[in-house]
Amino acid sequence: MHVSSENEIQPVIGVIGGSGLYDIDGLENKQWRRVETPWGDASDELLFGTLDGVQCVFLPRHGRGHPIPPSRLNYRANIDALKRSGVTDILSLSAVGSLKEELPPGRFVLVDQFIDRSFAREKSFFDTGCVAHVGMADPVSGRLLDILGTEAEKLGIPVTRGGTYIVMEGPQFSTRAESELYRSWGCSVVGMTNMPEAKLAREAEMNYATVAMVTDYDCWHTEHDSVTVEGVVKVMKGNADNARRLVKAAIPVLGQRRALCPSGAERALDYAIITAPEARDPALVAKLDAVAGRVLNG
Ligand SMILES: CSC[C@H]1O[C@H](OP(=O)(O)O)[C@H](O)[C@@H]1O
Ligand SMILES: Nc1ncnc2[nH]cnc12
Repeated sequence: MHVSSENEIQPVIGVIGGSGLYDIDGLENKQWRRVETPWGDASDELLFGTLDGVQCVFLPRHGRGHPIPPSRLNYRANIDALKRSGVTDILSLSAVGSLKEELPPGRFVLVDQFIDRSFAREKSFFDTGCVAHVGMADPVSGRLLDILGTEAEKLGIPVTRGGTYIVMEGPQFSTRAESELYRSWGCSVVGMTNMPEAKLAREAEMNYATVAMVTDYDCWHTEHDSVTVEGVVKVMKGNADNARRLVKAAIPVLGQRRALCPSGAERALDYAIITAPEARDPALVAKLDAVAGRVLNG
């Protein structure tokens, strides 16, 4: 992060492209580069470039060609690689199923909450030898969400501000009973990838926001077919075009020099680490250089 004074930064925008989004439009000086991390391999090389003078880093979440399923994604390596590349703000672009009548396929939902029902994933950078507990009450940056909402509206993209994304393990889609359960909990959309991504972004002190792009009505709707990959792919193409337009419009605004985000995400580790310095494992502390170097070595 380029901190020009105690409280001002020059943002670098990271974009994580989900299903159907394996690159972004309008980048100049493009270069795909592998970024080494202490957590293993990220999903793919990262695409570095500038858009309207703003530094951007793109990562295809499942890798180019989509070889990696949600449960096998190395979420820690992905987030560490973005952090190590200087990213301050992450835009996550994700295909989701709708759990509400009023969120039809084609609609973009700027979710502001998550329920994490994933269970077969590494969920934290911290561990025995360096324990930390970050706050997740507000997992999404309100500033990112506002900018995305405004730009989507300007472009005429159907958009809903706010909503809850429930993260299932997958890779199978939900049973009808599960889909109805999530609806009874008031969830808006269902997907398989945004956790632990959002938790790890918070641990790494990066702002995070998701554009959840509805592709289907999952399997609860009596007048729509149950979700299939074929159905998702059909809707995804139009969604991907809109996502590219939105990213291109939002990045010049997101990239303006600004004060630290009032959400506190950029200082999430200030009071989160509970392990006493003398009880810390030096090997783990070394692995945390990018994620937590600001507080561990600062
Ligand atoms: C191809 S449909 C299921 C797949 O799509 C979503 O992934 P992403 O968030 O990366 O767009 C969903 O979570 C599943 O992984
Ligand atoms: N119905 C659904 N369930 C889980 N992930 C999805 N991604 C797109 N549609 C989905």
